Amino acid sequence: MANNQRYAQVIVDVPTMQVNHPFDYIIPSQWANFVTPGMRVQVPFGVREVLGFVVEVSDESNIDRELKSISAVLDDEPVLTSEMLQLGKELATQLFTFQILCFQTMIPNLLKVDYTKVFVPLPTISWEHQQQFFSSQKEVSWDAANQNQQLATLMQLKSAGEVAVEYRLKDKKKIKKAYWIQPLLDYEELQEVESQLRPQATKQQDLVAVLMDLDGENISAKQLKASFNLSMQTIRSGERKGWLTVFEKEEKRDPYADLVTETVEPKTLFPEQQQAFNRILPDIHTHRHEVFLLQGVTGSGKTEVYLQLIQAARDLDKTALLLVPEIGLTPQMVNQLKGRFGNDVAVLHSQLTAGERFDEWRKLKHGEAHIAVGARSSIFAPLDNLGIIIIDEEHETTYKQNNAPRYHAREVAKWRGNYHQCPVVLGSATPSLETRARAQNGVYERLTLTKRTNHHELPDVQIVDMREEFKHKNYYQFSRKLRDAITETLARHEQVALMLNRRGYANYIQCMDCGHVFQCPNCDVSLTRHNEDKTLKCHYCGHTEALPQFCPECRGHHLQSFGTGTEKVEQEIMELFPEANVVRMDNDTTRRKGSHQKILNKVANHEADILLGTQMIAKGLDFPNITLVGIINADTSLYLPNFRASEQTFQLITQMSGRAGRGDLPGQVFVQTFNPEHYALQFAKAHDYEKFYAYEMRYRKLNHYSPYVFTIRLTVSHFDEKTGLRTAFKIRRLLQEADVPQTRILGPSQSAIARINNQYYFQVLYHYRNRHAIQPILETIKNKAQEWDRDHIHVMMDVEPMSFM
Ligand SMILES: Nc1ncnc2c1ncn2[C@@H]1O[C@H](COP(=O)(O)OP(=O)(O)OP(=O)(O)O)[C@@H](O)[C@H]1O
Ligand SMILES: [Zn+2]
Ligand SMILES: [Zn+2]
Repeated sequence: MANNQRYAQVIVDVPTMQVNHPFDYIIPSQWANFVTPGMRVQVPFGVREVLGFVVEVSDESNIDRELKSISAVLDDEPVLTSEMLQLGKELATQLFTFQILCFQTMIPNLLKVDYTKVFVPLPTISWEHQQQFFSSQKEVSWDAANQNQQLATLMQLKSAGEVAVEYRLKDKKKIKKAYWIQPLLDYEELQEVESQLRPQATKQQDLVAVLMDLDGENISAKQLKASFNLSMQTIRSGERKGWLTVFEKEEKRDPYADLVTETVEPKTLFPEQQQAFNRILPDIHTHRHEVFLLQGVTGSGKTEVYLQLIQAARDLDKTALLLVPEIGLTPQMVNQLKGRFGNDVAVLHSQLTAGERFDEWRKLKHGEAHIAVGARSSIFAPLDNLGIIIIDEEHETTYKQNNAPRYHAREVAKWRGNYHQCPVVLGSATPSLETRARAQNGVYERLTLTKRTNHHELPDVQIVDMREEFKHKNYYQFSRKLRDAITETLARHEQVALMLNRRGYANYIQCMDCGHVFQCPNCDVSLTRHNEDKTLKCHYCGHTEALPQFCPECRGHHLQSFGTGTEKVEQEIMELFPEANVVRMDNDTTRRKGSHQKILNKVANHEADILLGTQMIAKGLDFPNITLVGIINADTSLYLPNFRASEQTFQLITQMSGRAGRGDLPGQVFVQTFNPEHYALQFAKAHDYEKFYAYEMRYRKLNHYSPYVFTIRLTVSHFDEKTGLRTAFKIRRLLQEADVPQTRILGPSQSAIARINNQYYFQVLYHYRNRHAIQPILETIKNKAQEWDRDHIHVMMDVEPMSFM
């Protein structure tokens, strides 16, 4: 008889020993026909049980060692498609990382497993110890042992061979179930029941009446409660009497169930919009993969073009994916999408609960929704048959993930676009230099929208020199010009948006007697003052301490806080414009779900005259009555240790300016700065992206920065400064010895923040032109890094880094 043994190739999750090649496992016969690539399984690995992803299934194994078997199957259907398996493999190579990390990133959090450690008794255990630690339990979790102060003793028993430590994995997946009711009696029978009920049994009478109305249809318990105020208790009593049965049904949480959206009809496109649309449309029809840069000034109606392209894809029964930079932007976009496409849209964003996110994901996976909208990680949305991928505000740095796998959503979008043979649209008023340069070279096709849909000019931008204000002893955050403009705008019953640029900004506390600055004990940064809970916090490691009463160095009491928070600006607004209603939008006021929407609703309904916020208000917001925009501090982001500082500042100012004058009324903008001559500000004032681009490209070329060269940042961290530095030098030597043509090595240098959480950071920058040529040496370093990892020396490799902190 033929051997019908089946094998699975599994990528395993072993944190201390990551590898990119799969391990073979036997598929136990009861699952032989069931296990398919893309499923999660639990497999033994050394002493542990670990999570793994099946990447292949076959009838034979080339391994001659004795194989172990899969111990559990965690899914009833694959969670990763073959597209995602392929993409994960590719990403791991491109980013010098591990497939397992890529796979984990692609799936919703609920599908990530927890590992726990447990103590189990061995047959050799003494009776006393069995009683003392386990009594009748089969095992004791590590955490419980720790809490009960039993850890040390149990570890001794482990050395003595009385207990063993085992690793367990816990699947968090939960499918929400709802109770439903199925009526069992027909109308006549119910009439009969009704006639026999006692008059006091009003709830039961109500229930019977509802059952009669239902005419045999099922209804959810939730609805019985909501519409007829019938409790589960009443329902259960009806069940006992044999009137109905209660059953459980899988329910998908709909986070937008309460969102009332008006239907939004498609608009007739303006000529420029139509031209762009016409250029992209044929690609959807003919399955052609091209990348378009849709470069349209703020308020030029890019969104409408997106919506109509999505419609075109849906008309062909294809799916669509729209990425937006952050949640702050999403409410208006979600409203528009929902307004046009209703429940065909699934929204994936970080403020949803893990359960809601999982359900939105499953709607896409099961074809109950065909349009996905969300932030960075939504690029992995489980959509089949993609007809179009759109990235709005493509220049935003949030599209780059800051921890492994350090992917850029734009690059993933292009990969998927190629896989599905569909167009990819990158939209922005201020494209990243990389994207704009590719359009220059003809790699992307550039489509432009040069006019605002309201046929007005872009708002008038004035630059205000804050040095002059100080000279005139104006110590407010508001220049006299901006103050006057706010007063006039409020008098006309128009609205104001004010942005405080928090990028590169710190507020810290200093002792005025001795100059002592309060610093984090673990990091080389100063602590930030938080007024709400009266604490000082470190934004890097989370260290928190109570707001000090006096200086620890000199015991002085004159502690002064420097820097400005939105709270402080808000107080000034209330002092200067007491009659105005202010709403604040920053990290503190938007922590809760739905809070963005609430704040923006206040602006939309003109319950607020002034919207004050951090850069989260700079993008996408479309409020016709906002006619004045003020940027409180334009330049804090100019001097960050990052060659993209000017680009990011230009983008921020242009985007924020773009919020003004979007309706019928003209807009004006005031940009406050200590560097009025800076070219990023001057070109933003002139609304001249193209000139900025040309100027900035010369600077990049001169200094050998992106997009002229590619960059990989290698960062070494260790608790011992010398060891860290020595390793960074080792990396430098390895790169030098490889001697790849057209490369340049910079560093090692201390990272901009030298110490975070008691780890010292050093970086080496590797500039190159040919990706293929550098692959081998970086693979070598990656493998060395695995060895170093055992000595707690961590090496991070970041391809095209966005941040150099
Ligand atoms: N064809 C059209 N006819 C009428 N109004 C339109 C049309 N297209 C867009 N609009 C309106 O123009 C306004 C600006 O459009 P939208 O917000 O899409 O601009 P945008 O290009 O995304 O700008 P930003 O880059 O600032 O986000 C919106 O209020 C939108 O409803
Ligand atoms: Zn002091
Ligand atoms: Zn810290």
